[in-house]
Amino acid sequence: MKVDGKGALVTGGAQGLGKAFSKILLQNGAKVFFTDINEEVGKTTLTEFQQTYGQNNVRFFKADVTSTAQMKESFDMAKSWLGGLHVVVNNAGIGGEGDDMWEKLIDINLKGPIRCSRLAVDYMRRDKGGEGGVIVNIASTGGLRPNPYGPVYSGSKAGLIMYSRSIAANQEYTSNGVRVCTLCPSFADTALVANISKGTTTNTEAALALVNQVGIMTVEEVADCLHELVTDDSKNGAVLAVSKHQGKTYVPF
Ligand SMILES: NC(=O)C1=CN([C@@H]2O[C@H](COP(=O)(O)OP(=O)(O)OC[C@H]3O[C@@H](n4cnc5c(N)ncnc54)[C@H](O)[C@@H]3O)[C@@H](O)[C@H]2O)C=CC1
Ligand SMILES: CCCCC/C=C\C=C\C(=O)C/C=C\C/C=C\CCCC(=O)O
Repeated sequence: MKVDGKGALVTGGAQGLGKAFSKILLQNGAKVFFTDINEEVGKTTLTEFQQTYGQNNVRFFKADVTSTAQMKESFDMAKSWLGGLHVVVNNAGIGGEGDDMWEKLIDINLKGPIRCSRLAVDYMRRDKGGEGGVIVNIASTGGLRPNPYGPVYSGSKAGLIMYSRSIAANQEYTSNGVRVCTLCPSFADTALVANISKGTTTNTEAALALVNQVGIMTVEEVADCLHELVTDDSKNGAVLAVSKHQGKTYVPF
């Protein structure tokens, strides 16, 4: 799918990878509706994007991916403002393994994209008035390899990979023009990785050593992979892993 003239919704688009995903879609001519729970940063990013890509090509709405009501409102607004919904990027996610965080992490990282994928299918499938489209779920290489320093994080991403592959195999969806892909980045230069030094894993020193060993990508390198999955219509059910040390690999099954 060429993204020029298409409508895209990106969750967690205020900063980090979500901002880079929104940016690459805008650069290629899409209209972007991004959501985030962080209103302050979301508004700053909106202003920056409007100055570069035009006042009427981008919109921000404060919404929490753990709320069905807020996300339904987001999808309603996005579809009507964009004039059609063709790309959904389920990006919002967090780290945090402590007693106070692990259940919230599952709510955001696993239940959030499942909630939004279900909405996306409903809004995009042709038999329900949509025009077809692509969902890209943002998982992680942590969902493909064991990770002793973030077991709940990795579990959430492994669950997301298999959920995404499973809905990609649903013929009712494919026959109505909806494809689903999963992007699995390794470490990229965002607040999520910076926060490891603040104790978001089970072992700060060991986690930082792993980051050092694997290397850190720029957000632009990861955004190029997102663009590839969105634009290549032959890819349904694809799981694309990318890291600084190993480059880009489509996971074979
Ligand atoms: N940075 C990295 O090394 C990697 C990140 N990822 C994934 O990429 C995604 C984006 O992460 P980063 O950009 O690195 O992190 P980040 O912390 O820079 O950005 C995450 C964004 O999600 C938003 N967010 C958090 N909870 C939310 C909620 N309940 N509802 C709506 N928005 C919410 C935050 O406000 C923030 O703007 C996450 O799913 C993460 O797991 C995957 C692999 C590598
Ligand atoms: C070390 C746990 C960190 C948890 C949260 C912070 C950052 C998240 C980054 C990622 O999602 C991706 C990076 C790696 C996950 C951990 C291990 C996987 C193996 C490393 C690799 O070869 O990519």
